[in-house]
Amino acid sequence: MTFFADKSQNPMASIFEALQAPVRMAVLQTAVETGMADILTQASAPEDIAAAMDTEIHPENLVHFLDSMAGIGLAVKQDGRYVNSEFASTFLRKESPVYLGSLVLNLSRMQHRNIHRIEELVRTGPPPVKQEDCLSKESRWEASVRHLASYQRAGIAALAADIIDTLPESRTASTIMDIGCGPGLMCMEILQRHPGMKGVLFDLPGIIRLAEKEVQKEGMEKRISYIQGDYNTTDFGKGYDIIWASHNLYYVQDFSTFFLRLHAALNDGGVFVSLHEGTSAEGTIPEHVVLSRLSLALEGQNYVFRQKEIANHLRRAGFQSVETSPFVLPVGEVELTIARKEKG
Ligand SMILES: C[S@@+](CC[C@H](N)C(=O)[O-])C[C@H]1O[C@@H](n2cnc3c(N)ncnc32)[C@H](O)[C@@H]1O
Repeated sequence: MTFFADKSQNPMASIFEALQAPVRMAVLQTAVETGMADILTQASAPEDIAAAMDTEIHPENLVHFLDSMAGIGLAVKQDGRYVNSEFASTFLRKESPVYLGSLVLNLSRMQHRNIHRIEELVRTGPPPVKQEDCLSKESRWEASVRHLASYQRAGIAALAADIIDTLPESRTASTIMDIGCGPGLMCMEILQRHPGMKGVLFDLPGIIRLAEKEVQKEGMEKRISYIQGDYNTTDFGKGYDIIWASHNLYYVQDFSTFFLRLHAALNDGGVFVSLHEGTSAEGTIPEHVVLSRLSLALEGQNYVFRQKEIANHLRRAGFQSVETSPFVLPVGEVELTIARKEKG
């Protein structure tokens, strides 16, 4: 059910929710920017919080802000003192292994940078895009991917491993490649659950350098090797039982060649698994995709897959069976595509 068409609630409720959403985001963003979760590790009075912020503070406005944090569950207020909520303690303290603050700032920059000038861009068309904001550039990914490690560690890697666990092939598979792996935690979680498997991480060179550090942290150097380069031009190698690709195939230049190469890289009976959004209703559903991509789309960076688009490419590339199904991630519903290569 789309937001303003939800008949299960009073129609005006959606208007008020929409009005509050940017405020909630601004409070979250300010909490991250001020490092408030690192201050609220113990119950503190506003004067102590002001002192810890180490900048000029207006005492009453600080309380308004702290109350709003408590109001949306980022802090708990009792007897005039504030302390982190469980959520803030887990995800917003910088030393947490699942710190998501920098991911929030990074995604907000991508998803919100044009929303205050929709009308202007509807009139003028896409504005020039700064080099550092260009999604096809390696430097952009280097800036983003360092935040993805916590995101993967916070539960997405486990969901990826859950998907792999459902494949009968995972019980006998000995090699998996994670293409466009980012920091590589998904592949590592899969390997943790399958002691007999080895992994290959494939990504752009700058990203592989980051992934190598994550692999060292997990002590998985012996089970992981790397291929670095642009997947449009760099050899995939071969002999894989499973190839995993999640949220990264947007920059493929020629899908028919790409999926033929992927098919050739798999062993007979091998499986390719893709997790990407699949829009329907002429590109208007799901809502989370339309909203999160609007800002990028308005500046000409409209990278999005239609429902069954990847499946259709895979069938043309010769995969024997190709299935799609919805899969729910924290961001919303995406499309899981599982394609099998004929057994020899
Ligand atoms: C949104 S991240 C997804 C990371 C990970 N698969 C996940 O789902 O969390 C996209 C990844 O695709 C990689 N990528 C983008 N263009 C690429 C290319 N031409 N060749 C190889 N990897 C690429 C980026 O470096 C980045 O790590």
